[in-house]
Amino acid sequence: MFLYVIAIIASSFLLKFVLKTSLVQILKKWWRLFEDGCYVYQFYRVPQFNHNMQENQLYRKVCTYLNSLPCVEDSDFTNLFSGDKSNEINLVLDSNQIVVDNFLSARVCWINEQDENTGLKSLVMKIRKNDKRRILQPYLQHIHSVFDEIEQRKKEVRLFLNVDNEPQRNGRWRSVPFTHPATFETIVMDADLKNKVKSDLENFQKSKQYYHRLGKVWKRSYLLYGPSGTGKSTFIAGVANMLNYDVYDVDLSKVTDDSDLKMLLLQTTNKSLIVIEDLDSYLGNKSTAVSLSGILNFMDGIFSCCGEERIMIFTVNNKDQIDPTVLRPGRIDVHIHFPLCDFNAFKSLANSHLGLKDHKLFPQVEEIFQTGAVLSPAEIGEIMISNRSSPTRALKSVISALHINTESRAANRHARRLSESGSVRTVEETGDSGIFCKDGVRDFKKLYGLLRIRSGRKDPSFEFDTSDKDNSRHDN
Ligand SMILES: Nc1ncnc2c1ncn2[C@@H]1O[C@H](COP(=O)(O)OP(=O)(O)OP(=O)(O)O)[C@@H](O)[C@H]1O
Ligand SMILES: [Mg+2]
Repeated sequence: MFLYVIAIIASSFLLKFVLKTSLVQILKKWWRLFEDGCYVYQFYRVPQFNHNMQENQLYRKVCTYLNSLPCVEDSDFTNLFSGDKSNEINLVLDSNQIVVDNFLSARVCWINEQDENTGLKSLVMKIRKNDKRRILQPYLQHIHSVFDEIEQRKKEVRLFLNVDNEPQRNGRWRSVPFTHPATFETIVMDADLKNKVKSDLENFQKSKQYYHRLGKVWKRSYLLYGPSGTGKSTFIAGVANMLNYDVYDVDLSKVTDDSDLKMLLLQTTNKSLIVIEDLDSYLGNKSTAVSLSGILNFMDGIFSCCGEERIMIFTVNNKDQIDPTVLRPGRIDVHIHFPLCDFNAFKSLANSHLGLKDHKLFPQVEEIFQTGAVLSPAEIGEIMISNRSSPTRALKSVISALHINTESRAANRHARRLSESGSVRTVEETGDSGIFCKDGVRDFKKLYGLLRIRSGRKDPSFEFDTSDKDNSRHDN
C-alpha cells in the first residue's frame, strides 16, 4: 500500500515535470528523426532568384503561404514584424527553420535555407516519395490560390469614375482610394436575405471552374431596387469592402455612344464591381447618348470576354417601369429588394445607432408601423444620429416623424380622391414632392434635414430568376 502511494506521488511529479519542461517536444523531435529514417524523401528547391538573377515569383508565393500558416508559430525561431494595419503583427520564418505543413493527409516539410557564402535564400520542400505523385500538383495549386486570396485581402480597394472623353487623356477611368466605411455587417436588412446574398457572393467567387465548364463569362449581375434612402448604395460599398473588389462607377451621362460604353467595359479589371446607379433614369430618356441596345450588350457581358470575375450591380427605384428585356435572366441574375423600414428594421437601427435592444417606447413604435407608416432607414437613422445623446428623445422623434408620415399619407389620399372628383389638384400635379407639400413638412424638416420620401410597394425580397431556379425564394 505504502509503495503504491509512493508510486502515485512519483508519477504525478514526473508528469508535472514532463508537462512543465520541453521533454515532450524533445521526444517528438526524436520520433520525427526516427520516422525520417524509415522513409525515402524527394526534395524540391525554390530559389529566390533564377539564373539571370531575376526574382522567382514562386519563391514569393511560397513565402507568403508559409508565413500565413498557423504552424509558423511552432518553428524554433520566428521573426515578428508590424503589419500594415495598426495592432497587426506578422510572423515571418527565420533562416534555416523548418515548417511542417499537412496537405491531404501527407506531411510536407519546408526548410528556409540561406547560403552562408552568397547569402542567397531558397525554400526546400521535402515530401515522401510515396506521396509525391498524389499531392505535388494539387499542393502547388493550393499554394497559388491561398497566395491569391491573401493578396486580394491586402489590396487597396479603389473607386474608378469615368471622366469626359477628352482625346488628350489616357484612358477613360480616373481612380481614388475607396474608403467607404460600410461593411456587410453594418447594412440593415433581413438576416435571412443577408445570409443568402452573402453565400451567393461567396459561391460566385469560388465558381471559376464551373463557369468555364459551361462556357459562360464568369460574371454575376445584381439588380438592387427600392425607394430612395433604403441602403442600395451602402450595400454596394459593403460588398466592395467584403470582397475587396475595385468599384467602377459608370456615369452614363458622360458616355458618348455605344462603342464608348464598350470601351469603358474593356478597360475594367478582373475582380471588380461594375456599377450603374439609377439605371431607370437613363432608360428611354435623353440624359445619355447610349442606346437601349448599347446598355443590353453591356449587361450581356460579351464585351467582358477579356476579363473575369466581375460583378455588375444596377440600382433602380422602381423596377416595374423597366423594359422586361433589360431584366431577363442572364442580364440580371439576382433581384434584391430594399424596402422602407418596418418594425424589425427599426429595431436593428435602434440597436446599431442607439445601443438599444429594448425600450418602453418600442410597443408604441410597433403600433404606428402597424398603421402603415413608412420611413426609409436613411430617415430613421438620421433622426437617431441627431438625437443619439438621448435614446428616449430619439425614439420620441421617430414616433413623431412616423405620425406625421401617417397623417400626410392620409391627407394625400384625401386630396387624390378630391382630384379624381375634379375639385383639387394633387401633389403630383402641383409638382410638390410627397408629404412635404403639406403643413406637416416644417415640423418634419425640423426633425432632420431630409427632403425626399417616397412610398414603396411590398415586393419579393430576394429573387433568383429562372436561370437560377434552384436558389430561388420569394418572400411574399
Ligand atoms: N439598409 C440600410 N442599412 C444601413 N444604413 C442605411 C440603410 N439604408 C439607408 N442607410 C443609411 O442611409 C443613408 C442613405 O443610404 P443609401 O445612399 O445607401 O440609399 P439609396 O438606397 O442608395 O438611396 P438612393 O436611391 O437615393 O440612391 C446612408 O448614409 C446609409 O448609411
Ligand atoms: Mg444610391
